[in-house]
Amino acid sequence: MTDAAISVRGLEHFFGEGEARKQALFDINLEIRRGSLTILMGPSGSGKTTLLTIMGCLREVYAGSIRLLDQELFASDEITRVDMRRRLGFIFQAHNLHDSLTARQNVMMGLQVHGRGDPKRHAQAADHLLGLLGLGERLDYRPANLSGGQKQRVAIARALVSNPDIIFADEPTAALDKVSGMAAVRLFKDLGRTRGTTTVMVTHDSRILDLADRIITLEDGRIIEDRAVSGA
Ligand SMILES: Nc1ncnc2c1ncn2[C@@H]1O[C@H](COP(=O)(O)OP(=O)(O)OP(=O)(O)O)[C@@H](O)[C@H]1O
Repeated sequence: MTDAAISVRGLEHFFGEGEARKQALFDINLEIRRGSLTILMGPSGSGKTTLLTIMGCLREVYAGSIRLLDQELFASDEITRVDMRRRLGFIFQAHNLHDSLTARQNVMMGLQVHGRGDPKRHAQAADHLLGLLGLGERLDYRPANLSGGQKQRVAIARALVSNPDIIFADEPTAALDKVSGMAAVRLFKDLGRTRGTTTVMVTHDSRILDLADRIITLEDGRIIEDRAVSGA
């Protein structure tokens, strides 16, 4: 195994066809170390979400190479991508919680899609993570009775409960107050240190930049800055 969780070489991406064809990413090259926390920044339309979703196996790689956990995604088949997605955790703003399920049950869904297991242990894992995210008192609440920030924290717990190798997050802290936002990012960092979990997140949240190991800035589909953060 290499030290890179993600290795991107010469990645390009296009949307649309014919005259409407528009290039969204130009010659992206990146190596992201296992266990690190990387932030993607840049103005609206710069390509952050496109890059995140391609790296997360949610879009096809048309040109260039992406190796995720030592597996090439270019020209990969759907089975490989489905297997790979099981090793990833996704946190997006539209959190898609199930309205009829409690916070605990929603988090347990993050385990049940990965196959069978002991429901009691699933519940314990869900409760543990929800507790770490400050929702220990809300385990049996349904989404309708949770605030936007609380729902976001349930979505974070759901992404983490399966112990993913890589977490892809799009603005995970946008709906959170400062204390819960910092707690969530600290949790990503702790997982990096203790389990080697790699986190890549898109954010505009200046409160958490200091916690990153690395900040990559995109503009017009290109990386214009890539810097290590000292003292992270
Ligand atoms: N499904 C799509 N079809 C056509 N064009 C798209 C599609 N998704 C993104 N684009 C275009 O690709 C470019 C990059 O978009 P992307 O959403 O990756 O930017 P972003 O940096 O994440 O922006 P934001 O911060 O607003 O979410 C933009 O010009 C956008 O209009």
